[in-house]
Amino acid sequence: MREVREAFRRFWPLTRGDRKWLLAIIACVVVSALAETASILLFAHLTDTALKAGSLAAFWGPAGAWLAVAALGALVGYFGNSLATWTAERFVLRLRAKVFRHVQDLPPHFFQRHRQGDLVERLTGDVEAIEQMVVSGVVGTVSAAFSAVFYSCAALWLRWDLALATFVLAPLFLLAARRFAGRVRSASQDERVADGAITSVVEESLGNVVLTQAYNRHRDEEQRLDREARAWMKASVRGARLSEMYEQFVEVVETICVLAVIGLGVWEISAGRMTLGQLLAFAAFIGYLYPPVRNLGQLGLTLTAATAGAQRLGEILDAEPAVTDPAEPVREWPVRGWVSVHGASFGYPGADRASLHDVTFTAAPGELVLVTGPSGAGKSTLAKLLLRFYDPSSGVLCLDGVPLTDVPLAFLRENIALLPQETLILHGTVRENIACGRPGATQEEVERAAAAAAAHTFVTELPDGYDTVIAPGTAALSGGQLKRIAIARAILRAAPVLILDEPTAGLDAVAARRVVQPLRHLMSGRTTIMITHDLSLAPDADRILVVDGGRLVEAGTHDELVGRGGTYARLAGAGQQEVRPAATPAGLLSV
Ligand SMILES: Nc1ncnc2c1ncn2[C@@H]1O[C@H](COP(=O)(O)OP(=O)(O)OP(=O)(O)O)[C@@H](O)[C@H]1O
Repeated sequence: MREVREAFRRFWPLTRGDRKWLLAIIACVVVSALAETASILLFAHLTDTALKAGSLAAFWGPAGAWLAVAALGALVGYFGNSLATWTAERFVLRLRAKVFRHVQDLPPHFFQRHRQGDLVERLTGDVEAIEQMVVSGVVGTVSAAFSAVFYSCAALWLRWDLALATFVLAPLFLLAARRFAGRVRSASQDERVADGAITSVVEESLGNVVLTQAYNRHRDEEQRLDREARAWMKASVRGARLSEMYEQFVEVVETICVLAVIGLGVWEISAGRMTLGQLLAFAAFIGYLYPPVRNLGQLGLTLTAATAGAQRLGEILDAEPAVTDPAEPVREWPVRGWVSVHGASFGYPGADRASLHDVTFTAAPGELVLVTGPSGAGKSTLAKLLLRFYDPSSGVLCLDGVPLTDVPLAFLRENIALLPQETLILHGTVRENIACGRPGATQEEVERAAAAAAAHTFVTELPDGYDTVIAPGTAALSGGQLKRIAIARAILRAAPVLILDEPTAGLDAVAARRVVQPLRHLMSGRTTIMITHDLSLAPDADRILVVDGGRLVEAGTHDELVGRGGTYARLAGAGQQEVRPAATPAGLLSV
């Protein structure tokens, strides 16, 4: 019960704006229940007047009234049910948007620690489960409660003594629901978790299909899916068995009640205290009364099952963004591109050791600063701090001397452009993929950026030119071509500061050579921080920072560092020996 209260406290506010519709739905429900009650009373009247007496003249009056009541009930029922669906779907829309908005602000480690498929499941299945509880649940409960009250009143009005005798059995339904609730909750929790796991396995396997085929991993992947599917099947069968058991139990209780009513009725008729019409109406009321009472019990089960989804969504909503907009942001200014880092240290949330220790450096407007070092040294972490995906645990990072924590986040990311290691492609046209660098860019600006990124020629050769639709993992363009589209996007963004994370990673020598010129174009006139293992651009760099074990171990120009004979000289030497002379662009692939 505590979980249900907690879930309501969290999700009920989302019905704001639609509460008047909820009231309208409830009004419809009340009218429908009243119409139903009136129909039964008219049926009793019809039995005792027309049926028993065999009089057609007595038939028309009650029959007309019954038809009118039924038509009114149908109209109101149609309106109420349509409105209920519309309101429920609006709730789903709002809840999903809220969770999605929240997810978009969560830090990178959140996504590394949650499987994507599971997150997808939470945003789809779990969102719907909560709707079942908050909107449909409330409407269902109110509707069942009103129906139960009306039918009880009608039954009491007809024969209060008989009615009381049959009410005694009603709590049996609620007792049964209580007994089943705990087990249903645990089954539906298992089912939701298994649902998420299946989506994750399918998504991961489809994303890794090359690895599956190249390494003959079909059987392993099938087994992985089979394991999760079996867990789901077990949970789902357990859930279905429990609700079936509940259903059947309730059926038996209901039969006992109806038989009790008929038995009592027969006795009353034989003693001349009741008419046949009264008995039939009474039995009908009892027959109509049990489903809402039973529904109330069933709703209890639905609520408990939905709390499993509520908890899973709650976990997402409770995850805090790592950074927030400053409470008192500085005014926006024309950024020149001074980047300075003073004594920055940082450890990922939950990690037992820091990934960066006391890092200090500056980059003047237009400078190229190359950050290199062994794998796992902390280079990408530094990029994450510069883009303010995280704040340092100590120290400060500044843009034009202003601490990043005082700069509005959107303004910061407008002025610091990232070219990430993996080429990120949106599902859309080539034009949209480039133009998303600066929303509202004209076709001419897009083409100019594409030309500067050496992409214009191959784009115009595509079947639909700039209107060609591409998607993540598209085969229509090569890795190098996609990279050039990403470079065009960054050029269009025209941010004064640029962070390049391994810009040539994943490209072969020829493709790498083709992106060097676009890269130089992109970097010219901008403060560039290039994270790379590839030292072929090192001689161009104004400063090279060597990071090792999270510390800045060396800083200087290429010649100075080679002369020093330390970590950098070793890295540069290894690059030259292992691959090829680094002076040519193809050397970009070294190390
Ligand atoms: N989300 C995370 N949670 C905990 N530790 C992390 C997380 N991301 C990275 N790390 C750790 O932080 C350290 C620095 O990682 P980082 O990705 O910055 O290294 P890198 O120098 O960019 O490596 P590479 O050159 O291989 O990309 C590593 O020890 C890594 O294991």
